[in-house]
Amino acid sequence: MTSPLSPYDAVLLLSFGGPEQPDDVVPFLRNVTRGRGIPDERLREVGEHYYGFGGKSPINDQNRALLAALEAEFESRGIQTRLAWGNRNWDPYLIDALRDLHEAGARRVLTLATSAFGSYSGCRQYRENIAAAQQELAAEGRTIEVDKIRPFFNAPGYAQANTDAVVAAYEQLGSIPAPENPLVFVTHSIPTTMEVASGMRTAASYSAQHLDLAAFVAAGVAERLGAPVPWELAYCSRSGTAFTPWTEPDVNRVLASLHADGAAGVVLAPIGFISDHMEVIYDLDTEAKATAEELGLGFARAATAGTHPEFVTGLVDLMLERAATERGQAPERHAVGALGPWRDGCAPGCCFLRAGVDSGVPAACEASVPA
Ligand SMILES: CC1=C(CCC(=O)O)c2cc3nc(cc4[nH]c(cc5[nH]c(cc1n2)c(C)c5CCC(=O)O)c(CCC(=O)O)c4C)C(CCC(=O)O)=C3C
Ligand SMILES: [Fe+2]
Repeated sequence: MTSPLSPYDAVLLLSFGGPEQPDDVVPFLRNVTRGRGIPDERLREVGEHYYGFGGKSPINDQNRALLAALEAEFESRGIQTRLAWGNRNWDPYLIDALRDLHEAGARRVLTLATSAFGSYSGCRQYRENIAAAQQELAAEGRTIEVDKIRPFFNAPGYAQANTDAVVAAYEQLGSIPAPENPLVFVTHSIPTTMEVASGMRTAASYSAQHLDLAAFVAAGVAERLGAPVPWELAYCSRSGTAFTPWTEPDVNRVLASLHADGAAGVVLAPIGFISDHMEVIYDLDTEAKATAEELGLGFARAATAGTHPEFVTGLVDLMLERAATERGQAPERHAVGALGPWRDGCAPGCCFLRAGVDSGVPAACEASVPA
């Protein structure tokens, strides 16, 4: 019997990577900021969030948990495949994961990146990393084909996980949604140039993707709790200089203005993050929580999708959908919200760092399937 994942002979979890111990922090940040000539002194400052948590990012253990959950899901469906893990910025590195897969006989790999949304940082940059690794491996005489599942922000399982989490957070807050108890969705801020570029040759920009998911989740929460849900989208984790515009408003400013408008408590839902990354445990659970406390605002942070059962089964569904498409079948392509399922192969030139400016860096996974 052919595998339901055929033509793929392996699945790769592709992530950002993070330090495991204090000595890893500066070398990790050197990898993240490679080519920008940032002095180690400055990197140690940037690393403060990591040092504050013992020099260890939560992201690697979260990826190990996701791998275990995916493996269990494959097993329960009787799907046999190789499952590997590789990162952009830290061990285990993408190139080593691909080399090991090739060594084990894999020739066509389906990738799941740990970012649900399309943008340069969440999609194209990973595709550039894949192309670079493929090129390096080709120089070793190894040819390996790599595809990437479509951005899954509007996959039903991701929406379900986030809806469940918001409902649970309102229970924790001890209130139902109301103008005094609004819902604040949060995601990673990006430079506005990247935001504009993310909407070129795609159905919607990074922010518009979030708004679409947020509207769907808020409607689901309203139905479950029997009350309309006032909500907005805020951003966290801005970096760069004050002269470079990034998407706004910042979550701390949103908390202050909600308080000024008479809010008593808020639920923060970090829909932009699939697990409790450093941005979540520092920028939200530490900083934003302190802001809320200073304001005297009730505060509950909704869980991230993590290994929520519907999220994990939904990811496997997406893999099977893509495999079927590559076999020439026409599987159902599930998506919630108004935007519809994202295309499989990214349009050439989508999600540049800046709209219309081709950096000339090759990117993989483009238009392998027509729009
Ligand atoms: C949209 C987006 C996601 C996708 C959402 C997601 O996948 O969650 C994401 C993921 C992540 N970003 C992460 C960490 C960092 N991001 C940085 C820098 C930046 N991110 C940006 C955007 C994003 N980033 C941008 C426009 C920059 C500045 C330019 C640059 O440098 O490219 C820097 C450098 C220092 C700084 O500028 O602050 C670090 C250390 C980690 C690991 C966290 C952990 O350890 O748990 C993860 C998963
Ligand atoms: Fe980042």
